[in-house]
Amino acid sequence: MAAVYQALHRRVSSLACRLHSTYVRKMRYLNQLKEDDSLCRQAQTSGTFYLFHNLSPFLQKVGKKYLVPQLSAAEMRQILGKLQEAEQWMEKSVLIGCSDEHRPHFALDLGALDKSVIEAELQGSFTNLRKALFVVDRKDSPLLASAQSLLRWHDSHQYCSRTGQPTEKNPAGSKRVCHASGVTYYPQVSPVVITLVSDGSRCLLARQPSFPPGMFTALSGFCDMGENVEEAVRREVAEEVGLEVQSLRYSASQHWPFPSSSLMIACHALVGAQRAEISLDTLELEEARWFGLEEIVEGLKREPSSSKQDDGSFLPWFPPKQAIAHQLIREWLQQQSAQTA
Ligand SMILES: NC(=O)C1=CN([C@@H]2O[C@H](COP(=O)(O)OP(=O)(O)OC[C@H]3O[C@@H](n4cnc5c(N)ncnc54)[C@H](O)[C@@H]3O)[C@@H](O)[C@H]2O)C=CC1
Ligand SMILES: [Mg+2]
Repeated sequence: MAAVYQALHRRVSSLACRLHSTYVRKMRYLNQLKEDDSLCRQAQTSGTFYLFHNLSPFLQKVGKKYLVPQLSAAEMRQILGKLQEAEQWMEKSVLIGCSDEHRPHFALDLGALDKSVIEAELQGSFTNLRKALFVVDRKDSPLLASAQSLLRWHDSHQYCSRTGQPTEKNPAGSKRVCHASGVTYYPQVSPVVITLVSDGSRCLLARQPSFPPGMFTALSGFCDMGENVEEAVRREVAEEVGLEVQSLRYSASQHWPFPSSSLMIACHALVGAQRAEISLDTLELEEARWFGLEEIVEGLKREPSSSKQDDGSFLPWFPPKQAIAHQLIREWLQQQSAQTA
């Protein structure tokens, strides 16, 4: 009876699935791969693999373009066979997405193997992620960023923090389990607020000593435990520049792989024009100042390489379009231009 019921259930589910959009079917399939270990193991044999070496993604330069190659399981077997790597490589891979046709994509870090041999064999190079994100096609950047974050999390959660025993990852890499304590660990994401403060006619940008010379960006900070987004924005602005936020508006969010895995929550905030005097937190910031419309327009046009002046000082420039800070600055500019038009 149970077998008949299960067969019926499968039939109804598959009929319902056919009625769903490509997107819904894809999301449901990915979720199934995370929950069903044998389905995921089977999917690995028909999947494609993105390679990393000590968290640097593998890229191929073709002409002026940087491509992110995907290898089939058969190609992986061939390469790793040459390097005398045992079959365990498949178990180390993590699920990072799938095509509309349900071909799953996995990421795998080959940090234990000789980098130069793989690079020569596959004719490409393992490239630092900060560089890779800015040279690959725009559609590939989020995939590389999330793949690196997931690989990094697995690498740093090999042991249970309660028992000290090794943890085991599920085939999809969506969790790790300590069999001694029964604790399940899930990949960790840190929420970070990023706020573009305005006083109505100017916006506030700041720099930390570790930034490249001349780069200014919006204020950012990790959310404290127990805080909501509004409280985190108000606290960070108060802490870093000594101002009180009057009102704030959510703009957008972005996954950011640095320093590990953050969810950047971007907001616009308004402070009173009469109470706009900056009091800098010099422990974190080197400089913070108000920028007018013209300065923002000029700064957005400026390349880091053209920011150095003859006297050795640097003119301000802003983060590139891949960073959500860039989007906040552009939105502010649009709003300001519309107001002054
Ligand atoms: N995508 C973008 O446009 C931008 C991204 N960011 C990112 O935002 C992040 C946070 O900004 P910050 O001003 O540095 O934060 P912050 O103002 O909270 O200061 C950083 C300090 O917070 C502490 N901290 C608390 N929780 C932490 C956690 N989970 N991980 C690491 N440190 C933690 C540490 O002491 C650290 O030194 C940066 O790491 C940066 O990568 C920053 C600006 C632009
Ligand atoms: Mg900060």
